[in-house]
Amino acid sequence: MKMKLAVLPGDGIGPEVMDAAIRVLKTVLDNYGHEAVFENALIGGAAIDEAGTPLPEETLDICRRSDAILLGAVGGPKWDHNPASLRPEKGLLGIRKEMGLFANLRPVKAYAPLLNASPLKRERVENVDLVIVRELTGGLYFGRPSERRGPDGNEVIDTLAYTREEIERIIEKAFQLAQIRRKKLASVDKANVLESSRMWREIAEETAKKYPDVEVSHMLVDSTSMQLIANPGQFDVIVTENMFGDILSDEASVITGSLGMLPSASLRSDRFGMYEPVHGSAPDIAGQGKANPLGMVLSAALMLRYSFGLEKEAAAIEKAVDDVLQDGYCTGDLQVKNGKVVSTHELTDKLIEKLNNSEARPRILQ
Ligand SMILES: NC(=O)c1ccc[n+]([C@@H]2O[C@H](COP(=O)([O-])OP(=O)(O)OC[C@H]3O[C@@H](n4cnc5c(N)ncnc54)[C@H](O)[C@@H]3O)[C@@H](O)[C@H]2O)c1
Ligand SMILES: CC(C)[C@H](C(=O)O)[C@@H](O)C(=O)O
Ligand SMILES: [Mg+2]
Repeated sequence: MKMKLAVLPGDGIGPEVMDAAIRVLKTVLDNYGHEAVFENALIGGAAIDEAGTPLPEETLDICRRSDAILLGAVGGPKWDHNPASLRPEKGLLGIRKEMGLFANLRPVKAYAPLLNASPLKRERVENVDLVIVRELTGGLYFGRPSERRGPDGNEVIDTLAYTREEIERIIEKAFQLAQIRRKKLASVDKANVLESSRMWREIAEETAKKYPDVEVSHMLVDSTSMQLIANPGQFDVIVTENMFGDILSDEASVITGSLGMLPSASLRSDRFGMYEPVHGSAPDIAGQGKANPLGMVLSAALMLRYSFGLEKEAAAIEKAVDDVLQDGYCTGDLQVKNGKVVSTHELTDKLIEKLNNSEARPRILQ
């Protein structure tokens, strides 16, 4: 298979984890006889510095003529005091919206070798395998007006707006995912307070009639945040609006032992997608070779699965991650008992070794 990929490393640890993902991807594509053309593009702070805008038109052009996008992370203290239109995050929100990527899948899986790396009790996190389906192009992030106002700028407004269609399509997506998983869906809202959540719940109830085999629960976001820590094993698929999903996914990362472990896929109704880790640019460790590349590497695996239907290749990457963790290798963010802490580059070398060992390689190449 031939693929054209847009590569947007971004800021902070973005380029470090992207380098790891590309090395891993090249190895697996090579092993299975696929060809990829990688085209780099600017986004976030790096784009502000070089092109004067967080999302240059050229970046959008490159993305539009690609089959999928890989994105590292954006942001950092250097740009934190910029005006709203010149913030790195604006580039990320812009590309999600421009490309129509409304469905953000954030899988959260407990890896056996990392069970003791979570601050939660082992028996709570064991066997956790859930997916947060986050609405990505609506809600508070995009509602207008969103501004400071009043004569002295001492009043402020953000708007949480959704249309019926926007809610319907994300809830459909979540039901479809639940149907091919363990058939349990938690629709998370704040229907006791917000009108938007009441419509969300109404649509979730209507859609449920089309999926009688899926067990649906409606949960309030505050108690969900508690349940996610107290009893994460109860969840299969969680669907929720943009900001709730942002917050719940960082919280859920604690189950895995580190925010650096979580991948994500941002999808629409065709096969196009953007693949990025859940974490940010981690300015506190940027440039030190300490970044955990696994969230980014696992995002590349999701790309192979969702945008290209390459299940074996995606599974090969996921197995390499499992195997390397099983051997005790990790980066310093993971508090693994007796863990062998290595650098981003060294951990990537270990992944590549696993992918190239005779067992993992496709039979045809042995
Ligand atoms: N998708 C994105 O591009 C994205 C996501 C979240 C935050 N951000 C941006 O990143 C900047 C920093 O935000 P923050 O500090 O709140 O969140 P962050 O996710 O960058 O970091 C939070 C903590 O987790 C650690 N961490 C995160 N990813 C890691 C990894 N791969 N390996 C090891 N440790 C990791 C960091 O060192 C830090 O201590 C901000 O500008 C924010 O807007 C970007
Ligand atoms: C950087 C920020 C705009 C972004 C978000 O809030 O969506 C991030 O936190 C994420 O989770 O991808
Ligand atoms: Mg976030």
